[in-house]
Amino acid sequence: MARMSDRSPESTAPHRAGFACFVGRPNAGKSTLTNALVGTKVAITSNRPQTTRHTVRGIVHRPDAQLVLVDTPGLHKPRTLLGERLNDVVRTTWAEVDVIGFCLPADQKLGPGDKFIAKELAGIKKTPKIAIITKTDLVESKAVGEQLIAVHRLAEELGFEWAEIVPVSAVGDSQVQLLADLIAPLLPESPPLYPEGDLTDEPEMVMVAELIREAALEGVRDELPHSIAVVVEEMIPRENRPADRPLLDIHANVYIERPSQKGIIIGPKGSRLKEVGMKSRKHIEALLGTPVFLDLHVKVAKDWQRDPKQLRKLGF
Ligand SMILES: Nc1nc2c(ncn2[C@@H]2O[C@H](COP(=O)(O)OP(=O)(O)OP(=O)(O)O)[C@@H](O)[C@H]2O)c(=O)[nH]1
Repeated sequence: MARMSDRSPESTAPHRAGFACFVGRPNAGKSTLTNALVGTKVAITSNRPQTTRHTVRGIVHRPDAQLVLVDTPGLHKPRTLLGERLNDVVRTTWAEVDVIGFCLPADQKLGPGDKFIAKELAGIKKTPKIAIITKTDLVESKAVGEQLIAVHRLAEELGFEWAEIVPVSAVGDSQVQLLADLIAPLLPESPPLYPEGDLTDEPEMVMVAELIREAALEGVRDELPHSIAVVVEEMIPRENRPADRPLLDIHANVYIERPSQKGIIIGPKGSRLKEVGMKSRKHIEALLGTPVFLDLHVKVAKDWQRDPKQLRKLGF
């Protein structure tokens, strides 16, 4: 009733702002959904699991709300120190956000991985949880319906309720906007947390490193699944350039775990590394909006995934 006397819901509704994160098993479509919501490429996607190593935030600016998306790596059975650290990052993130979106691909039956995550979610009582059925473009609507029921039951069995269940397709741009509409009212009343125009608060160097890593993994994922780390050592504007022709020098190291992997990355006569450089340079230039000179070096950091000192150095 109160609403009836309002001049318009838009003008009187309080502004809301807060954090949301998408969780789900590897390859569930979290990064792609983040990109679709934010409208620009900020998180790194791949068709291989566990590419999202760093917490990347995309920011959705709306007149009524500001939604800060925290993209976390998938929770998985830890086999290495890196795996354990990643799981800790995920849990800490979950406890801090205002809304959790649980991504479940429409084209796959619920499995032990989903149940494992759902059980963890059940333990986080206060935070509203939205179930997001992703990749709906891959299946018929009947299968989406069946997945909706299965997902509803999953929460029921674990003694909690979803704040919403929403089917989306990030690739087909279906219901992505609706998802933002459903998340917005769940955020606390607050002025915007970030200035308009900000898409991410991830340091540029980290994003540049991710773009290089993505290019370096292209085509060799089977041989080097999780063995590549990239560190940007420096980014400095080239001196004595005319004002209308700036150039940014970027020096980065590509770390691998064993000397035997060097050849795979570098390729015959350095051809592959050259290609990695060219590809990632294009993306970096698009991201930073300036011409770039990219200097890549391949280094061996022995067993970096298992060594706490190396992990710290590589930013984990
Ligand atoms: N057809 C279709 N494919 C999708 C959709 N969303 C994501 N994908 C594909 O699914 C794969 C995994 O998507 P990501 O967004 O990288 O998944 P993720 O959950 O972030 O994966 P991790 O980083 O491994 O945790 C990629 O090949 C995407 O192109 C969608 O809506 N429709």
